[in-house]
Amino acid sequence: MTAPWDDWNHILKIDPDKDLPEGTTYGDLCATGTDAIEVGGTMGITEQNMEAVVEACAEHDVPLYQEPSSPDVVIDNEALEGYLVPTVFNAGSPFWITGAHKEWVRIDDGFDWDRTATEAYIVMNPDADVATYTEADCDLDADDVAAYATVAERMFGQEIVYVEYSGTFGDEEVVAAAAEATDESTLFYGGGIHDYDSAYSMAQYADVIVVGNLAHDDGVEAVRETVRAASDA
Ligand SMILES: CC(C)=CCC/C(C)=C/CC/C(C)=C/CC/C(C)=C/COP(=O)(O)OP(=O)(O)O
Ligand SMILES: O=P(O)(O)OC[C@@H](O)CO
Ligand SMILES: [Mg+2]
Repeated sequence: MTAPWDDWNHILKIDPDKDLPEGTTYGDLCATGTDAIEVGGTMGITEQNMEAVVEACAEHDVPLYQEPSSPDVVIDNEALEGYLVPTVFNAGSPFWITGAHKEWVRIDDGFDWDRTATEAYIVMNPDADVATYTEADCDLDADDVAAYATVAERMFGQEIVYVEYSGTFGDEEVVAAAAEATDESTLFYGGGIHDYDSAYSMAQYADVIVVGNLAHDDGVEAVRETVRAASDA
């Protein structure tokens, strides 16, 4: 069975809690050539700011996914292709591995399973909000990350393994080890991609690179360069 992300090289992640640079519109970001847009972030996420970004991207021709950080911000919007739901394999509390998911399933009776997939996160930057929030154990070497990736793929059947360095550029050796360890799963890498070269180097290992802060800090042209690097790699 094939999934849409099998064909992706690049995701643009838009944080609904962050502004865009002066003169940049959501439409401009949708037209960067990225393969998909994920709307999500850790802090300051509400149904309202989620809806606003999804509406602003809705009329543009790029697949849109919500990446909810908790069950209470999941929105039901026809413009969404689907939901990419994180589960944090190295979280300090089971709440972020299966607990929040259990709550979501308990309170929501209208599940659209065909549009819902999980992302098996391995959170690696201890200074990122997501690491604090999930009390992640980021003290992992390349072998640990490779082993988590194997567990995600082989034991938990995860379609997506996500090496997450949100806010900082990661260790290439770690990402290479995760790539080596995954066979069936699609490997996402995100964190600190800020230009052509940083995008190109991680795209050598990861199937899909995820670009976040750059859109909010530098805007469209910078994002375009990373799209170009992802397809060149
Ligand atoms: C069950 C449902 C619907 C939700 C639970 C989902 C889980 C487990 C969330 C925990 C992980 C999380 C908060 C993921 C959100 C996406 C993410 C990793 C954003 C990273 O961005 P930041 O950590 O905000 O980056 P900066 O610190 O660089 O802003
Ligand atoms: O914001 P950056 O550092 O690009 O990280 C991208 C993404 O992996 C965040 O979840
Ligand atoms: Mg964020």
